[in-house]
Amino acid sequence: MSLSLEITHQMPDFSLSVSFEVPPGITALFGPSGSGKTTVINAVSGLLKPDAGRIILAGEPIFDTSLRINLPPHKRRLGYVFQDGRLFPHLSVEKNLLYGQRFAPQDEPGPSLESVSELLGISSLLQRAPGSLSGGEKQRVAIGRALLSRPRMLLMDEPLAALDEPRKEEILPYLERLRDQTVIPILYVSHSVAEVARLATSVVLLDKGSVLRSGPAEQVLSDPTTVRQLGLRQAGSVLSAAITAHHADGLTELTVSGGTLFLPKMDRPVGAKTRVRILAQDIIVAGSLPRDLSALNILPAEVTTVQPGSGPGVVIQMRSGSDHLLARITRRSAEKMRLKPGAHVFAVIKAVSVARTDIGTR
Ligand SMILES: Nc1ncnc2c1ncn2[C@@H]1O[C@H](COP(=O)(O)OP(=O)(O)OP(=O)(O)O)[C@@H](O)[C@H]1O
Repeated sequence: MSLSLEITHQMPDFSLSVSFEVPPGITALFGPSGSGKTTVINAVSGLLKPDAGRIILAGEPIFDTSLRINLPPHKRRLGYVFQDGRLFPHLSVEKNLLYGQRFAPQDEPGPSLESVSELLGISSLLQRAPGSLSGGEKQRVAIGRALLSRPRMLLMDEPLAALDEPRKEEILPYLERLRDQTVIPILYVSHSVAEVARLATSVVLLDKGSVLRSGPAEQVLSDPTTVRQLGLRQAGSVLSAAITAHHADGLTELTVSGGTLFLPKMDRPVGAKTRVRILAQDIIVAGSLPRDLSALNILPAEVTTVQPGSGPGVVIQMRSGSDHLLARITRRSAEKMRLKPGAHVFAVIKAVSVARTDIGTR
């Protein structure tokens, strides 16, 4: 199942013209305030009728100006999760979940209340009142309610924005399970690059009503042309890794396409697939293999792009195996080292610079 969308819409001071795909998994819709994220979500949900275009969900047009199709919101079979769970306060958790099920088409297969509760870790909360739940628990129930309506797609509009950091961290593994265990596409609006790097399978980067870049998360996030939109301090790349060993000194060894990484101990079994986010500011570029260095992680790489910024810095994109890494260094160093595309270098990464929250499943 997937969604494809190609729409244009003119408002008094804003014009939207976007075209992108939402495959199964989590597609993050990312962009600065006013870039058009809500307008896109409203067009998909049917709250806004675009001037022209088409939106195809699981092969069926839910909106098409040339075919004069514009399904009303309740016929689109979408599930929503908003910032503020919007649970019914007078109903128990179980009744909130059953409310979602009431709207499910009976003739189609879908998950059971038990399987959804298990997936989201809310089985022990079923008899509780929403008022007694933490913000993270409320959001998990809201996701469960949306899933039980057997939607063809989930729309999540900044579902973590109202939560504090510990609650966000608590809910991220459940969103990863949701991503990995359901087949429906999820369109996920977020302002947080860290969240996008941890969760997204695909990223659509919006700017002033247009798609600046879209594609697999690893590619979009490690593209130096997206650095300005993502923010210099947040720029970085996401690598797929597999855990190969846990060592007695508290380090976990991982294999990435370009070599081996040692990171602080991870709570996952040997063989598990993970994704690791490495910030551009945490990578040092060396012209030759460094010796007598405290950093444990040294990956051979080839410079692919040198992108100057407006200040004293440049962003270097390097290929390491089949992955791309970004490094932020000074223009002075780049010139001194004569870094240009094709140069063979070594990317040096400090193990402790990779935060626990920057390590996810898959
Ligand atoms: N009903 C409307 N009439 C006129 N302009 C509108 C209307 N709705 C939205 N806009 C304008 O369209 C632009 C995009 O708004 P939108 O809410 O889609 O952005 P956004 O990316 O979701 O922003 P945020 O992150 O702040 O929620 C803004 O300039 C907004 O003022």
